Amino acid sequence: MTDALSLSSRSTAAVVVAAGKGLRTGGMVPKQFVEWRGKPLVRHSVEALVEAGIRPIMVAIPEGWEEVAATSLGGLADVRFVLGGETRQASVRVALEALEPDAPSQVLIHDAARPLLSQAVIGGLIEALQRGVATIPVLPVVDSMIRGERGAMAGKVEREELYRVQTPQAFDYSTILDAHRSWQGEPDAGDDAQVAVAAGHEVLLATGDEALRKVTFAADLEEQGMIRATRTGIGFDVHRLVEGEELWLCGVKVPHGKGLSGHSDADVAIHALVDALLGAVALGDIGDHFPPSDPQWKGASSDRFLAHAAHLARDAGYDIGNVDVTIICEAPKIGPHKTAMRKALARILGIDLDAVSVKATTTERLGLTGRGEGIAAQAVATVVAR
Ligand SMILES: Nc1ccn([C@@H]2O[C@H](COP(=O)(O)OP(=O)(O)OP(=O)(O)O)[C@@H](O)[C@H]2O)c(=O)n1
Ligand SMILES: C[C@](O)(CO)[C@H](O)COP(=O)(O)O
Repeated sequence: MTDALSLSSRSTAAVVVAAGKGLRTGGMVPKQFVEWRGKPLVRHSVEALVEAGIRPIMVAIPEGWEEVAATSLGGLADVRFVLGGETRQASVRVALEALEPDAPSQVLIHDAARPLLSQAVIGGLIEALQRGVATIPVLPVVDSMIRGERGAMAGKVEREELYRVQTPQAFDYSTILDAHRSWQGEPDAGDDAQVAVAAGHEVLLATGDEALRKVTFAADLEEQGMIRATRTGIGFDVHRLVEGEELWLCGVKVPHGKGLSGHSDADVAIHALVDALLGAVALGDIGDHFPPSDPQWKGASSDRFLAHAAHLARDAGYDIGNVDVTIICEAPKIGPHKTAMRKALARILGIDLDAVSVKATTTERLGLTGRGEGIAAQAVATVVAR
């Protein structure tokens, strides 16, 4: 639940308008039900609203798509459906009316076509709504603005007072319901802020989010059309080479006269990679999750540490993009084992082989690795927001 919502004593519901035809994206299926990043487009923002603790969520859907909508949003808490209208505004109106029997104090009205809804945006709106009856997320205009007439520039427009408007738009529930009921303008106002302003209400501006852009055209649905946030982490580790131990590197047992000593199996390369992954999602380091003081990790296979770090990264909302490991030692020769190492890491991480790189270098017989006292490894991991 967002902090702002848990601090507010007011009940908050949501309307998600998903009753459009998606004509500009083309295709047989309206864009809100198209599979995008592993789930139907509409599910992304509805899940974010559920996560924020918003209940109920009234979703306006097009006639004939009831089963698809139910499947698309299956298993989510207190999601309800209503048939939308001919225009976006009509769809909002029916959904607001459908909420009336258990009228909430406030309501967020959101386009299903804006999938990447963050908890920060929801929290900012709820917080701003404590100061008024209506608030909308906006972004500044960064290009210069002009007016055009018959294909030619007709005059400049001062961009300082212009904003790009997004959804969700947040309102006192009875205020926006009354405003819709008394609307006398065009059948489609554009958005609900216009309806509120026409009814004489002040609409406060909150901070929007570039990621919250609306999927409008076919190209917007293509993965390359969306910028996915990436994060990178770096890891480094050293273990001592000793007699009488097995040598494990990148999850592969390497024949060698000596092995690495440590509390676990001392797979120095995996340890560096675990730190890189945890670093990418800012979740501490290997010692925080698998303390050497804890007897359960004595002799443990480092596969488990890496699988757990991958799980934590995915839980934090990231896919693993690629990893790159460098093993630093004079001996043994790593080249003959590189493919097996890459395969082992790809299997543990659950990613493609071509996203895994293993390299090796020496330190020209200098330092602890050059003298064969130990093996060092460094790693970089990139994660990509889902
Ligand atoms: N009669 C309508 C029209 C639109 N919407 C919803 O309003 C949001 C914003 O509309 P838009 O991006 O214009 O969607 P479509 O109307 O589906 O697109 P198009 O104009 O290309 O057909 C979308 O989530 C859409 O599903 C709706 O619920 N009911
Ligand atoms: C509501 C909206 O997303 C705010 O920017 C926008 O007005 C919807 O416009 P559309 O014409 O329905 O695409």
